[in-house]
Amino acid sequence: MDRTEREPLSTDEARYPRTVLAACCVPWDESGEVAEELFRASIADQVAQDLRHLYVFGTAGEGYAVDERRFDQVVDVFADESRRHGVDPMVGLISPSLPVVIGRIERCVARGIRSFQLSLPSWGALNDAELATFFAQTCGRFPEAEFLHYNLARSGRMLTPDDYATLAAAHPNLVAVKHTRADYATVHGLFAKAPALRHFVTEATYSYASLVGPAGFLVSIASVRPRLAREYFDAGVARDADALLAICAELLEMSGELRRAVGPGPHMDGAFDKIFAKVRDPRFPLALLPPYQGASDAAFQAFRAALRERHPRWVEA
Ligand SMILES: N[C@@H](CC=O)C(=O)O
Repeated sequence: MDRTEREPLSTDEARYPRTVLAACCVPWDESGEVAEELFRASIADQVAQDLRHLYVFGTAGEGYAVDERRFDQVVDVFADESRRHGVDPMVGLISPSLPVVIGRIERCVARGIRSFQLSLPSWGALNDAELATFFAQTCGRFPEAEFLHYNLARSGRMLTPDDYATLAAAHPNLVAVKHTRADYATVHGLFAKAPALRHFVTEATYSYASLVGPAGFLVSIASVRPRLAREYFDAGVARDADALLAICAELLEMSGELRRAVGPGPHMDGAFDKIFAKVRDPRFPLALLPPYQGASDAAFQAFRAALRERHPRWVEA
């Protein structure tokens, strides 16, 4: 066998497509209301760039900060614009209150939405019995819907490959997981123990994960140039290690530029993701819902200048 040929990966049994998953940020106007036309334009831009698996209300989309009125308004616009482009909208659910989560799912289901992103209630880390109740009251209660779990430290409990094996067996409509961090041992464990779930990982982990299993790509900083984000994803599907490592190195350098540009202060994902959205559309506001601090315009300018100077292929002419 030629050195560059690779053994095929074991059969892909996942319940959700292998694809690029992308967050939608919500632009707020000066009075804190959704800036509808800009929001629609940013969704349309992502779809035009072939990002067709979109979600709103992860951390970047400030799902933790919205009240019920803004939640419903944003969902209405997001669902309408997504469907105009033939895209199935996924809605994130972040709340310490299970009744709030259930109420949001009910209102979305009434609007014909069937794809959701679940985060664990974060006020106190759930124990095993509470974890089982949470999934029974979401996945179990809404069998007509499908759920991706957002696995993040902010929720107080990071789920393990063994947790996912148990949950996937109990809930056929648990279809995918979004991992914010996973070391190499965990990556292997996920593919071995929970192959029914599609495991999405971000830029730094995707190069390794896609060489050892059918990883999905959760795009973050690479969203500044979706065509190249797609190239990175495709390199993973082809298990082209040289291309993966080269693009990964660029993305890691770009993350360093971003951290230098933003500096201390803003810490919620949306502060960074809104910079990426503004690279795509200079009209995109950087503000987050209070009390959270967005990045400054100077930080955006510094990041864009660094991209233009040191990573010009990542900025569209
Ligand atoms: N920023 C993402 C998570 C990626 O790490 C989100 O929107 O939830």
